[in-house]
Amino acid sequence: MSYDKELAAAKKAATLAAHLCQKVQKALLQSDVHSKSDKSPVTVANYGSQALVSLTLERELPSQQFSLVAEEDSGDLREESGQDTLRRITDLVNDTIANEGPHSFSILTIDDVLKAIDSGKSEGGSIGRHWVLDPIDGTKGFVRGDQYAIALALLDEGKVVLGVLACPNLPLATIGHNEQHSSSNEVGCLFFAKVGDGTYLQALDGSTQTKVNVSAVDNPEEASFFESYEAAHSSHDLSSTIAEKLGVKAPPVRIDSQAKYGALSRGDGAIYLNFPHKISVRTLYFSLTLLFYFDFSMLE
Ligand SMILES: Nc1ncnc2c1ncn2[C@@H]1O[C@H](COP(=O)(O)OS(=O)(=O)O)[C@@H](OP(=O)(O)O)[C@H]1O
Ligand SMILES: [Mg+2]
Repeated sequence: MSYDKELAAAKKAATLAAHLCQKVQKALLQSDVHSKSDKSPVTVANYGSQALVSLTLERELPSQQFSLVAEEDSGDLREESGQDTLRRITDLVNDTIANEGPHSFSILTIDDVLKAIDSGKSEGGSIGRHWVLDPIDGTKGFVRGDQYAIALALLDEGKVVLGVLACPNLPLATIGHNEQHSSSNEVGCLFFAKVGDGTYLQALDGSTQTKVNVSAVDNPEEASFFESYEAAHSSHDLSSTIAEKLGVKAPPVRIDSQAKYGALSRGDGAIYLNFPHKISVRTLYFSLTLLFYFDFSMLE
């Protein structure tokens, strides 16, 4: 099974969702202090991102049975109090599609958008194919104007067969302490991986793809290490103690969201330290996800 069509559809879907999120984040950062404390932009971007991914996948893969496991459902938007937000989301989805050139959809109604969001209600499972989406990972980074990601994967018979990670604010040039300053300050990365095929990076604006590899550094003294930006998500004290014991000399590179995994998959850093304050099923699951990312970058 090649999954080429599925990968192309996933890249298109994540790119459109990233463009929608960029618009919302730009408006949020230009707004005044009062509006910055308002949580609705991230809500709008989450729903809008999910709607666009769902619509794009269904449209690009019409002959396939569609199952999407995603974070949001339209319950709150169907309430009286959700009507304004729903209109904002519908406008944003339509604007984003209209800007993407000649192959655009016809104008979507509020009902089309609600239906697209609710397509994400699948339960998934180990039989058949299921798309899995986090429409915005790293909401804290998104609100702060920093890193966030749109994370989309396809499972086939219970196995992850492809993954796409859009990181709208991640520099195209490498980040990390050992890097020289780059002349390019362009941001917006699209990482993608298909089982058996390694991991690739391309600019969100669609430039040529390059194959990426994890860092070859094996001496901790020369390694750069990554950790969460938020100390509440991972203990900075513990990672600093461990980094010191390992002999790591560079200070930590702190960034939000799974954008870290993109940066690590292209070798920007050699180590990722993550020490949640409480171990839960969720954190255990994250560690398994991490194994998946690195397996992909190491597969030929
Ligand atoms: N599926 C999966 N795999 C691996 N890692 C994942 C996954 N989903 C969420 N995360 C990471 O969990 C951290 C907390 O995410 P949250 O969504 O709860 O928080 S927040 O919205 O960013 O505030 C946040 O990481 P940090 O930013 O490093 O704290 C997310 O990137
Ligand atoms: Mg999310």
